[in-house]
Amino acid sequence: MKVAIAGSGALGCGFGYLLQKNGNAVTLMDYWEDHIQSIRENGLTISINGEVDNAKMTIGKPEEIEDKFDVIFVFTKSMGLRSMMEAIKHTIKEDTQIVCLLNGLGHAQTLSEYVSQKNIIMGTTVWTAGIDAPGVTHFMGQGPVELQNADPSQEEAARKVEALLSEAGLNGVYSEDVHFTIWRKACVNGTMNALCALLDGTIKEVFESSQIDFLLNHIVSEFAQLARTEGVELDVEETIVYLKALALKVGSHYPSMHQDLANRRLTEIDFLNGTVARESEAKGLEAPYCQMITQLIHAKEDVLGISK
Ligand SMILES: NC(=O)C1=CN([C@@H]2O[C@H](COP(=O)(O)OP(=O)(O)OC[C@H]3O[C@@H](n4cnc5c(N)ncnc54)[C@H](OP(=O)(O)O)[C@@H]3O)[C@@H](O)[C@H]2O)C=CC1
Ligand SMILES: CC(C)(CO)C(=O)C(=O)O
Repeated sequence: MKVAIAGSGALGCGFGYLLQKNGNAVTLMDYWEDHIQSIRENGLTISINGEVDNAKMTIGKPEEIEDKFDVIFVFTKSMGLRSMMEAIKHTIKEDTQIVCLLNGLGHAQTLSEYVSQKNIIMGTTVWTAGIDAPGVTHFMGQGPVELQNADPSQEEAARKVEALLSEAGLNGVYSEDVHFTIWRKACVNGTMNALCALLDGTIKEVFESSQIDFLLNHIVSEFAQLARTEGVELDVEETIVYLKALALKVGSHYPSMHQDLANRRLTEIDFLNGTVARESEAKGLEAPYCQMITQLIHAKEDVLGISK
């Protein structure tokens, strides 16, 4: 299959490498000059669960790519999704499937401004990844990648992507309710990412804090309250059990939001706790913990001198 990765940072490189290793024709697209140059000159150096490999990979800025693709995985940060969709328009065919596994809320709406619903596959992943240097990345865990077609009539397309991922070792799983899947993952990031970024700890360190139950309970309750207004039922206790089980699996990881601050880059907070604070207020609901967390993360961005 002809596959493109639109946004080839930590997660994009991991997916691209494994899909290419399994025989797919993969093109990485990105704008980061040093990263592109390093991969062109030295190949991608990647550690997958501790096993290091080096692979030649095709990479370029979207404008330089002339091919059209069967499947495009978008792996930008949330705030880069719209501009990336603009930039890759010419690489999309009538039946290209756009797969979105970004953290955060609201991405299906953004994608629907660019492609028809029948070509959108939404999902989440709990693979963990990071960039060690331009052209050098690591990728850890077992996944899964949970996904579902946005248009109910397109299950076959999503099943094909599920198989594409599983055959490459990426552990694809068809979700029967991707809205629930996305909201539950938003709870993961609304707790793990925001708290690890603010407290400067790994997931394990933060989840062992004496304050964790109080924090999880308040944050997840605010996500669940807003999710209900969109027809998604998140049981707070069950979600916390899920978060704690996940924290045991990915404990040594510094979440992507922590990595963003460490790399002096803007975070995705406005698409997570920020969305909950904003939309709750618009609906007359209270979400003081998400509001405060969003402001603290923005204050941290200011302290670090990260400009919008
Ligand atoms: N990392 C993880 O473990 C996980 C991440 N996610 C989600 O996946 C999506 C992609 O995340 P992730 O792969 O971590 O993102 P990265 O930050 O690794 O890469 C995203 C983009 O940021 C730019 N970039 C990153 N680092 C630099 C740098 N040092 N200098 C210049 N540009 C840089 C590049 O884009 P550009 O073309 O703009 O230069 C790159 O394509 C996000 O929504 C994230 O929340 C989900 C699960 C786990
Ligand atoms: C769940 C977690 C923490 C790792 O998959 C993540 O989504 C991130 O680092 O952003």
